[in-house]
Amino acid sequence: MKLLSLHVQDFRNLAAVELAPSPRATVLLGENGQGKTNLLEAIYFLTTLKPLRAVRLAELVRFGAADAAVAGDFEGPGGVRRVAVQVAAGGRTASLDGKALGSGARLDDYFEGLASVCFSPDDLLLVKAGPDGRRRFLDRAAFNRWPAVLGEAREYVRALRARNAALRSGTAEVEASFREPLVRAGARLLVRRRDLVAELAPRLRAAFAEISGPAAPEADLAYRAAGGVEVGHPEAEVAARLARALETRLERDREKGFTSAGPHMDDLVLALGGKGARLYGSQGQQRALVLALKIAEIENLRAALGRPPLLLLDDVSSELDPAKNRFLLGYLAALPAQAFLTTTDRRLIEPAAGPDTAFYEVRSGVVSPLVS
Ligand SMILES: Nc1ncnc2c1ncn2[C@@H]1O[C@H](COP(=O)(O)OP(=O)(O)OP(=O)(O)O)[C@@H](O)[C@H]1O
Repeated sequence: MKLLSLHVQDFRNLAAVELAPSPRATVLLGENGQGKTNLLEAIYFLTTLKPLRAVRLAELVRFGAADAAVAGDFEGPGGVRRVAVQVAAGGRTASLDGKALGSGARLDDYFEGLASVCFSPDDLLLVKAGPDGRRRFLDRAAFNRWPAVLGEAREYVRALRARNAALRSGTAEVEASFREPLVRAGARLLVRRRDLVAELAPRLRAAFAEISGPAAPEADLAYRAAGGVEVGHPEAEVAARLARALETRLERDREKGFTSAGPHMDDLVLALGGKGARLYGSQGQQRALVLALKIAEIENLRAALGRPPLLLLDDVSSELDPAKNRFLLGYLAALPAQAFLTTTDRRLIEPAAGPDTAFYEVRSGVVSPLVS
């Protein structure tokens, strides 16, 4: 799936952008605060229907504007499709070839062949920071792999909110009635994450060894479920185990008004030489692990989709040491992927540029082609 053209209107500080990306690398150059990340965010939003940074969708609408819109023409095996998304006061509306999407089935059509992986400096804290970021990584990666996860994860959050409210103010009966949907949606999400971790782990090991050399310790990835829920079983059994964990914790959860077991409490453990990288890895090793994790996700999608996902790299080169940056750019140059890279310093990403690299300048929300 190649993005042939991009149209952005009133998205963040981008009033009106028309862009014809390169089939390979498109570089967005500009000073700080000009709108480079906003443009990546527009593409990310278009391809995932999830905001990259915003907490509320309203943040995406340009100050003073009523709504924001992003549209793209994607070329795939079945021809060219136009996907579009609009944000207004009422929320988000996605459309495919001019028809608004309502039902889940149409949403599957929307995501058919679309997948994008974003890599930003914030990701470099993935190992070091709290479990929230790792769960977020897992869910976004699982959604890239299986678009149905978008709805499944939402269902889980809805069920969790309902049960937490019941724990705080409901009777035992009300709580019990909310537990079953929570267990069903929770087990589904656990199995998705477990399967994804199983796919990513060998790829992470290989990528880390390539980045760090043969003398480096072996990298590993494991899913750690809260409440001792064992996830290495068929989904129905995982559900039974989650239900038991909730039962055991019921009194405590009622006191706290909060569900203390389930995917929202779990973690992704990254290890080096059998030891937790969060506690024992050096900063350089932790960053190499994150880079390896991103490459693992890209390679996994490439194998699953038959082609690499769309890549969005937000000023990563300035945050990586020269050796890791060389590795990343070498990897990108060899990958037949469509990529967007932002930078304040053209020299940093020059090694990834080829004859078909397109350069654009971003200044005060205006995006213009640069003739190199
Ligand atoms: N809803 C909005 N409406 C208008 N402007 C916005 C909105 N949200 C953010 N901005 C503006 O966008 C600008 C930041 O853009 P962006 O994050 O894309 O910068 P950047 O070019 O990537 O810079 P850096 O190199 O520092 O990361 C800020 O000036 C901010 O005020």
